[in-house]
Amino acid sequence: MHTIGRDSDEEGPVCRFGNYRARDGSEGAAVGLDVNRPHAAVVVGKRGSGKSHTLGVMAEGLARAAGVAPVVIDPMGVFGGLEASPIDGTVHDAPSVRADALPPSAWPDLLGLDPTAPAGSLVWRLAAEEDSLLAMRGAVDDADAAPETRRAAANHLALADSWGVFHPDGLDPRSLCGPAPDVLDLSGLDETPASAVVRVVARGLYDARVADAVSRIPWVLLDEAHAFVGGLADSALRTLLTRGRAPGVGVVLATQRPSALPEVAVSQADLRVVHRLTAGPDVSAMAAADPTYFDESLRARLPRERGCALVVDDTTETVHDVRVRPRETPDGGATPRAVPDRDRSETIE
Ligand SMILES: Nc1ncnc2c1ncn2[C@@H]1O[C@H](COP(=O)(O)OP(=O)(O)OP(=O)(O)O)[C@@H](O)[C@H]1O
Repeated sequence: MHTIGRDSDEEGPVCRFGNYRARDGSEGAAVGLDVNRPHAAVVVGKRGSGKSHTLGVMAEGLARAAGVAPVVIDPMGVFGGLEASPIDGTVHDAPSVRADALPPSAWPDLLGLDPTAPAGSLVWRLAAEEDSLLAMRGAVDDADAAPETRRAAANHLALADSWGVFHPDGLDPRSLCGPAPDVLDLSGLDETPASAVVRVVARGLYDARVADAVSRIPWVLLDEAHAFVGGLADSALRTLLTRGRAPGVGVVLATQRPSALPEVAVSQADLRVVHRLTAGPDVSAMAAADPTYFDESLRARLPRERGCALVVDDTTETVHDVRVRPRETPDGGATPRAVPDRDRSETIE
């Protein structure tokens, strides 16, 4: 099997990924992805091109590799199949995190408050002084602030409580570092509370590696990544992309809108898995990262078929045409169809 992402003389765990695809569509040798070292990867493609499937294949491959800990962040609730044998992952249906895992400075932003205005600065102060949302809510009435400021802060903290994502027994990111995938199902959450969970988990895994508190290399696999950039989770995701490889955290961001990702996501990714893309700005976002070793334009080589991808590997400065393998576990992203699979063209326009 050829392994993408490392030099041919390197060894170590490999994620089984698919097969080479010749220009005439015929299938070639098996292809794997290097997971011996942490990588930063993006998986892009238009709707239905196979991104979630590819993310699931990577989670399965990581589950079978030694020394890594896959953490799948699942905003659409489509990765529940990873619980099935032989992968035996754990799905966290309503994940919560500790309130004090978010830095106090993030609280005004979380609640849509101006940190320099009275209510925002009161919330910031309460977050710095207390260790739970319950304690923050309890302390607000006695706070040294004008009644209307206390009222505004209390209302916003009540809103945060209603999301149900802050709990003193919330997930400790270090507990997500086992060999089988942990799937955080965020499908029941709005964007803001979901972003809070992503931030705490992404940052917590990074900090755990910096502190040498976990031995496995965590890999954060994030679907619908465009929903999490520019918001509360942005700084934690940037940290993983730009600095995660040094302490040892892998990251894979999947999105149908690469043009909505920060430039750093595409430029920092050392593996770019490009499924079918048609929208001009999205093709341009990927083409802008076209490396000099790419002998023809990415536009000309974009795959047309579902489940096929170009894999651009900066480590070895190579580009690969791959058909991603079938999933081992049920594919929850499979869209219901009126026309059965066998009657449906696999080409996506
Ligand atoms: N490599 C593959 N082998 C077999 N089936 C695949 C493959 N890739 C994708 N599929 C199937 O194609 C359909 C669409 O795939 P998927 O849901 O992964 O697309 P997507 O790009 O994530 O779409 P969306 O943007 O809507 O989330 C699913 O039914 C999936 O099972």
